[in-house]
Amino acid sequence: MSNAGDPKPVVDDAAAARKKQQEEDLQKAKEAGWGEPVPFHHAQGPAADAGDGEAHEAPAWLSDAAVYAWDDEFGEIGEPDPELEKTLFGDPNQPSIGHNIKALSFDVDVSGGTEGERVHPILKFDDAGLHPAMADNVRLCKYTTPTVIQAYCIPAVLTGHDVIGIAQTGSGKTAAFLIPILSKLMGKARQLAGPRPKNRDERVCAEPLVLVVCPTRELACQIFDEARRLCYRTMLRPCVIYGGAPTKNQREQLEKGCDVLIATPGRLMDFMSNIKLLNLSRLKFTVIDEADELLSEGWEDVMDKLFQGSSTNQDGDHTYLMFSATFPKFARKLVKDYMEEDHVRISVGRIGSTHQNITQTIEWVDQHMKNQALYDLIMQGGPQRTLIFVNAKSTCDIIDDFIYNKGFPVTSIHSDRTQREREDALRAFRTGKTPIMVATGVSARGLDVAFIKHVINYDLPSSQHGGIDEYIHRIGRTGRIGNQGNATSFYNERNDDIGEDLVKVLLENKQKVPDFLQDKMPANPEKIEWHDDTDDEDESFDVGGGVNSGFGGDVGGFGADGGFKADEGFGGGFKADDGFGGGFKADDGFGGGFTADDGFKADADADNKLDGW
Ligand SMILES: Nc1ncnc2c1ncn2[C@@H]1O[C@H](COP(=O)(O)OP(=O)(O)OP(=O)(O)O)[C@@H](O)[C@H]1O
Repeated sequence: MSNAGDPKPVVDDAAAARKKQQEEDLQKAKEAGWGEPVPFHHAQGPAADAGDGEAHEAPAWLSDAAVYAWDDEFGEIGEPDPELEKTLFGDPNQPSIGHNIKALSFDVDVSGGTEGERVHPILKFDDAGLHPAMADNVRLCKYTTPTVIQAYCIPAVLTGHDVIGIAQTGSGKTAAFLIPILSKLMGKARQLAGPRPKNRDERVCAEPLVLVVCPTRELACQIFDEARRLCYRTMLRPCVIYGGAPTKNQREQLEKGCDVLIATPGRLMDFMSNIKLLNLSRLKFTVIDEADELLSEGWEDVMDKLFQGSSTNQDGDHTYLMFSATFPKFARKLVKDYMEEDHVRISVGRIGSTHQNITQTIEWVDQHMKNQALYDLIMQGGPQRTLIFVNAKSTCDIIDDFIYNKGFPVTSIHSDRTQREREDALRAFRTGKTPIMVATGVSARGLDVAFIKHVINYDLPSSQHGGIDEYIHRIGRTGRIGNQGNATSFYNERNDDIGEDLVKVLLENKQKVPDFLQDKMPANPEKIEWHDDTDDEDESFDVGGGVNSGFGGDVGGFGADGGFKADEGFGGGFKADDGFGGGFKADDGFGGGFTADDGFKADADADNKLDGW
């Protein structure tokens, strides 16, 4: 009997052709120097395939990462712990400063503060008057020279001011607030801190002295990581709480005592509702990182609670600090409601600006040609840590699949993934096991991964979803802390809404404006006028009697008008940013099958609906 008309062989043929194509693609990717695609087996349990070559038998939640521990016999500073020291400071995946740190040396605008006082920027960490233990930790972190925001922020915090710090992505804002805060508390920890458990079974209520709030879980873990290093031997115990991960682990950490708490807002609100678990009455410092995001719509209740809540410390000595790379006008207005009248605002460069360490390329790519263009770009770039941004979770899954099937080692992250999957994906990306990661825009905020050489905007952010500020945060994942990076964005008629702002950013950073964007050129390219969302000031921000007085004068060694020119101090002795290592392990096919959705932020986790992603 004939098989004519039976569709089966056609299917088989198609499957065989697909398989052949995949094998060819895999071969091509290999020849281009990429390692093998890496499948994930989340079903095997927590971090079973985390990418660091180590077995993870116990749940490896980032909140359980080791922190310095001591017993009561120690004095003000703990004894060295060589094992922990190696873990904290010897991580080869920790970002290191690049040669071109000078590109972050913009003019600095310092305003506000107390009349007659001025902020004296520091040229060296040794000049900052840091507590010796803190100075040691800064050295162990290999921070040889303060970045510009650190040069101003450290003395401003040490002299007791509320601070708003605005500086480009990857310019060291986290250390700019952690170093002075922790240094100020050093030596006072015993006197100020809450009770500690007297034995292994005792549990205490966490009464932190410092609270750092940030919008995403991954950012919280990252800040916690930096706090773990800077708290080493200080007798200050850091903890992190964030949505998605089991509350049990985080609760147990808090019950061991907590001096520095890093939190996402949803989980913080949850824990704050249990006064036996968390009490903020001892708080001396509240830091809001990515402040413009947290001041945006949807977070008002949390902010009100943090700044006016009955359980937070109302002492006169409570310091508030806010940081971001972008600070639109609406956020600047809101700040007025929260901060002390004499707060100091330090902005490095134009608010919302980027820097020339990132080479920006805008390519016209028709919607239906994006996959091909992406493939070509990845092949051209060769093996390097590459972060691809898309605008929807569904696209994130599809592009992950596409790249995987083209034979590249890729992972992806978005808010429909479980926290376990998110932590695994990020770890695999960080360690270089999967040097390509696809992400929705929300991961733009704050992510600090070493050696990201290329950011690709497969989709450009629309003006309704963050627009040019979102673009700045996204491309800021590369070219961090003096390293060079590339950012390529696919542009077509759908992106016309951010075309003009894009051109201004390109001009400002001396980047090539492509022909298809020439009609978006500002009237006077030499003197770009920004919309109110970027740098123009308004009277509502200029509070207090000290506006522009006392600060910004000729500050020793920094040149007139407060501009931090930084001709010396930076440079020599830093490890150069080096390329991606390669060498990936092979395994079998990709699991796939993720649910899709779209939208940018604020997934409704049962336990933490405010924690973005
Ligand atoms: N003085 C310094 N010298 C060398 N490296 C530093 C210094 N200060 C901070 N770093 C490192 O630079 C990296 C970027 O810092 P950080 O994440 O705080 O930047 P950021 O300004 O907050 O960026 P973003 O706006 O993107 O969140 C971190 O890995 C940090 O450890």
